[in-house]
Amino acid sequence: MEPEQPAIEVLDLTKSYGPRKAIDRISFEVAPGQVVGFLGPNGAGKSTTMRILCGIMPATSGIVRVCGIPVASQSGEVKKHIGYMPESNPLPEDMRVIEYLRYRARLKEIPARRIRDRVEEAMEVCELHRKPRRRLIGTLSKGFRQRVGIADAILAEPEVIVMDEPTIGLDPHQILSIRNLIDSLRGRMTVIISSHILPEIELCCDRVIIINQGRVVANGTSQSLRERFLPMTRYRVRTTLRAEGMATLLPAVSPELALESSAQTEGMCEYLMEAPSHLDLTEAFIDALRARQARIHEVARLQPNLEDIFMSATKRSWDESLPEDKADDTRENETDKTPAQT
Ligand SMILES: Nc1ncnc2c1ncn2[C@@H]1O[C@H](COP(=O)(O)OP(=O)(O)OP(=O)(O)O)[C@@H](O)[C@H]1O
Repeated sequence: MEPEQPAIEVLDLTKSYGPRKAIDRISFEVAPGQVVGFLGPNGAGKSTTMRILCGIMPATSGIVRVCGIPVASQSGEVKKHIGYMPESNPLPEDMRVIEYLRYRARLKEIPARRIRDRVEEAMEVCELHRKPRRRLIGTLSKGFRQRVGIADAILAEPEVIVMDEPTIGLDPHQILSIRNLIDSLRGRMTVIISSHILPEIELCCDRVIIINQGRVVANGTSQSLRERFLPMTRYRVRTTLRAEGMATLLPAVSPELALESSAQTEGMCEYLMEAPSHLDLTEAFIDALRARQARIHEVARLQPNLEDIFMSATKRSWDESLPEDKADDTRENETDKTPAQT
């Protein structure tokens, strides 16, 4: 692969199931070594896109290349460059972890002399190399089964790993350890992960792609999406300064600041404010409050998180709406919200 070549290229990809378009002319690229979150509400088309990427399902139209190899004409070759962890990953209950991974290594045509080392390495990365190695898969917790799925995906050292909901159904400890595992792949492999657990995606992904109703509605870093979708910054200030004093202080901090709400409790006032930019006004607040000899209990800049961005990006595409034949089942209950446009 040439250095500048994207690890994944998707151009005008469309997939129809009968008359319904599950994905509709989506395009995006992923650079080598990036960890990208692939987000969208239920039925948005994430699994469909991932299956096409991995050569498991044909597209209706459009181009997909993995490491420069066209998936449509060379799906067998693409499978050598990609490790896929499907959303529901059926594992044989009655095989031991090590047996299963060796079996998978043979299926992946890893040369016989390398199988032992590759299985050991994959188990080590996924922390299966101690006790779990000899355990029957049927006796493992869900978190460890997910690890077996990830170990399988990285076994043949593919350039690209595709994980469909790797943390679904896991408890917070298991989620953290899967996040650390994904972190350890950064830079070594290109990783694309779909998830509904947005704080996790924000913590472990370099970039996010959000799809809704089969279309890409956002693509960028959390910061760039924040600026695009939520170009406001909110502040929470807790101080002894009363409302009248705050009304005259705000224009001094920034003429664009708007007071959203205020509450008073036992000598303490709490204010929520919004400014239409990402400028950091924290210092200006502190200076202005000090100049008025007010006691400061808190000046917090409240950055929107990925969940806020997701809600805004997917709401926007609801509002823009799609022709009725592209609407998802869930739209049927939403008809009073937005009329469909053509
Ligand atoms: N085999 C299929 N036959 C018909 N329609 C399908 C098929 N697979 C998926 N769909 C439909 O395509 C759309 C996209 O489904 P897909 O599973 O790709 O979404 P998703 O974003 O992965 O959803 P989830 O988060 O719920 O897993 C949905 O409307 C779904 O009902």
